[in-house]
Amino acid sequence: MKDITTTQDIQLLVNTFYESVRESEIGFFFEEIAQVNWEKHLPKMYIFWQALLFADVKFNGNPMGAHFPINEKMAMEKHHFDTWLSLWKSTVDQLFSGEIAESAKSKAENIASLMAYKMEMDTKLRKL
Ligand code: HEM
Repeated sequence: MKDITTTQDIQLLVNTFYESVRESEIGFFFEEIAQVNWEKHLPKMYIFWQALLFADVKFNGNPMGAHFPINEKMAMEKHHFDTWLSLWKSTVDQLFSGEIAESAKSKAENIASLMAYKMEMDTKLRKL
């Protein structure tokens, strides 16, 4: 199996991942809570992952900030992030193997864990 080396690889990875996300128990965050426009969201995610894995483009979005409005409508809890991460890891493993594939999993794990913490704090502070 090959490693993640091209922008096409990233597109395949991201498309496959969100196909399973949409069908999973966290799909409603995208479909109902945020009512995501997939034609806009997917290309944004290609750039995000390309910036993280190849460092040859800049991501101009706001990866953490984008999640606070969603968290306000429906708390994003640790178990949601566990589902997100396990889908991400299994999608990577299903399609690729190598150093960059490993990095895709560990970077996602770090961000997911920080994001889960920030969302939990946000929920707690709003309840005060
Ligand atoms: C339970 C876990 C998660 C859920 C339910 C979730 C859901 C969402 C939703 C609904 C959006 C907004 C889409 C839109 O309206 O365009 C979004 C944006 C985004 N998410 Fe997540 N997300 C999760 C975890 C993560 C993680 C772990 C990462 C990074 C590794 C991530 C990266 C991003 C990025 C980069 C954006 C775009 C930010 C921008 O607009 O600048 N998400 N997410």
